[in-house]
Amino acid sequence: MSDPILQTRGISKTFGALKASNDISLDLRAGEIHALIGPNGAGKSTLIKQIAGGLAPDSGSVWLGGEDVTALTTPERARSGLGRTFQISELAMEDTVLQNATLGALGAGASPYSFWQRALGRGDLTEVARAALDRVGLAEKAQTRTSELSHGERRQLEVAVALTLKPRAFVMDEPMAGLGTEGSKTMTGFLDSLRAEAPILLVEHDMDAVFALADRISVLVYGAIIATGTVEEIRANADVRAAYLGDDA
Ligand SMILES: Nc1ncnc2c1ncn2[C@@H]1O[C@H](COP(=O)(O)OP(=O)(O)OP(=O)(O)O)[C@@H](O)[C@H]1O
Repeated sequence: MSDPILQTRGISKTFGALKASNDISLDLRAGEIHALIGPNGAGKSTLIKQIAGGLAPDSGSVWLGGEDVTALTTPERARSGLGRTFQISELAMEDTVLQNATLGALGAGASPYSFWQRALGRGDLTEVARAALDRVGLAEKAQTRTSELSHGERRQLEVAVALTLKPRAFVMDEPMAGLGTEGSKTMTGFLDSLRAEAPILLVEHDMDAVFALADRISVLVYGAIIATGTVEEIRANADVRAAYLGDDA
């Protein structure tokens, strides 16, 4: 079995009396989509924030490749190769699609010097941005104002922004949210092809998408992982059915 690309080791986080993350260890391996599911309030977003860098765990660590990134900021983790789909509010709505993708690519520059050098219009940056837009199917919308995109296209743009950093692993928080049937189908097909470039830790409520895409599923209930396994194993797991999926899964 290959070494994990992304890993949490014993992550715990409490908010007052609430244990939002309870000793969570999970890993993401090359080529896979690992879905994280669980009821509302189970602690999925809290875990994702600790992996991406927005929230410090009380204990435990986050590893990217062989590197302990627990002390790194979100931008530092991004530059180390952790791609995260941005919340929609992080897109600049008045800017064009290409400008948003280019701004994302700027984040790849490690030093202030390269930041300014790149900001002054280096062509390769635009090339990286255009390639990412092409990859998600937005090449023809490069000059469109972001506010004019459909909801689904904005989601695609978020993935393009993450792609510009050439991530080693992706963390995605509900990429299907609000997409509707057709949009979900498009995004499902896209994520399916994306896993070969970089594995994806996927938080998603759309169970059709999860069952279609996941190589493995981890189930989070009350801040703890109660099971990890293949789609078949999770569907058949008695604890999971009782706690979450119900009998019609
Ligand atoms: N900053 C915070 N302060 C206090 N409590 C918090 C904070 N962030 C999250 N919580 C609580 O932690 C628990 C887990 O929340 P979280 O948002 O991680 O769950 P979730 O699984 O992502 O839920 P959903 O599926 O509804 O998005 C909830 O009870 C929530 O109210």
